Amino acid sequence: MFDIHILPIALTIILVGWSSWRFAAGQTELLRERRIWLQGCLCIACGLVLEAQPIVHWRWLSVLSMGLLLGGYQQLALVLSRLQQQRAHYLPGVLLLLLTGLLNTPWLPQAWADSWNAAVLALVYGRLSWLHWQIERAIRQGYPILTTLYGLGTVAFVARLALGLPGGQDQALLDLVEPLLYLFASTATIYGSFGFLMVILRRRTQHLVRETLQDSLTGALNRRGLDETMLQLRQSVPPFRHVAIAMLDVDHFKQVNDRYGHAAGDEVLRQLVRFFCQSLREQDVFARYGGEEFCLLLPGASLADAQRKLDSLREQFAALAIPAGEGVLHCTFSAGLVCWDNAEVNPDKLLHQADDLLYQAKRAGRNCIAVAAEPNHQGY
Ligand SMILES: Nc1nc2c(ncn2[C@@H]2O[C@H](COP(=O)(O)OP(=O)(O)OP(=O)(O)O)[C@@H](O)[C@H]2O)c(=O)[nH]1
Repeated sequence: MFDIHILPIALTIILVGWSSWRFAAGQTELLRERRIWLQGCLCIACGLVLEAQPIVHWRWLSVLSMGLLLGGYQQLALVLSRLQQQRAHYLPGVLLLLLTGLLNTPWLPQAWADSWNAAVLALVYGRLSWLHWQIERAIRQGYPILTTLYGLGTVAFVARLALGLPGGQDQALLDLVEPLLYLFASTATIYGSFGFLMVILRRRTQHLVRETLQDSLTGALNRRGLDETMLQLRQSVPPFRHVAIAMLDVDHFKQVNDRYGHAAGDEVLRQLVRFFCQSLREQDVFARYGGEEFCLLLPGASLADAQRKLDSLREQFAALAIPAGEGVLHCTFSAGLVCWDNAEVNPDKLLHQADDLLYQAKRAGRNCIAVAAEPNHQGY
């Protein structure tokens, strides 16, 4: 009897492969991957249908269906490893395909073919589970669903292999494992065919987020990104006891533009951002507030800590040689520093206060930091 349930599974896999192929059309760097993914999905779908067909009970057809299934899964694994910039090794895959073809031929016992097929599918599922674990970890997905599904599939194939081995043939257990194997394998295969689509959507979202929240010249957060970060900081659990906030401005920046040209001015801004990003902790935030003005957030830092840190950065930046045309130039910055240590205070008020202090620093001769008289208790 032909297992009719295989048809919607095969059709879904083909449709998902085709949708992924269409979705990736705009991403020129993924053109090869999208073709391989579609081929993989088509191979798996055809392999599944051939495996379930009742018309010809011909062992050579099993060779073909196992070859298609294995080839398809290997193509998906190839795309997943390429997406992680891993080197692809073709030889083990080709060897596995040849051995599978050989062991499924009518000249060898069916039991050998069954055991080998279970072993090789356990291996392929294990590899897919591992690759998905790396991807799901890299994109910080909440729960690693695909890793789990392919992992369960691996366990089911290993159980099938153990039960098929001489001495392990227990029909009652086999009857229990077979439906589980069908469940995990088909769910993992259907859901796994979405893997590439998810990566494409993720990339698009990241691109859009970058466009919306990042400054295109320096790569720092822009004003909107800063606002969102401020909001997240206010809502962080547990709340930070202090957050130091500094407004920074490059000194005599107009002169830099006038003397060395606008391109050199741009380079100064890029170097300033690179310098801060390299010197700060992971939780610190450096954002371009507008023009040559920047905002620094140091979560957890008291006013005294932040002043020490910022003073040291100010000295180091003043010593930094920035390329300008044939030579180099040196720049300095001034800053106004406040501390938010009360969750009720309005952030705009603090930024204004830091801005006022920045202009005090400018009036005081530049290349210095003006610090709020005492920790801010007006609430943030
Ligand atoms: N190259 C470059 N220049 C910019 C950019 N944004 C703003 N500027 C320039 O930054 C300069 C800011 O000049 P001012 O506001 O007079 O400040 P300043 O010369 O730095 O003087 P002080 O801040 O008082 O030390 C202006 O000439 C702007 O054109 C940018 O993205 N790239």
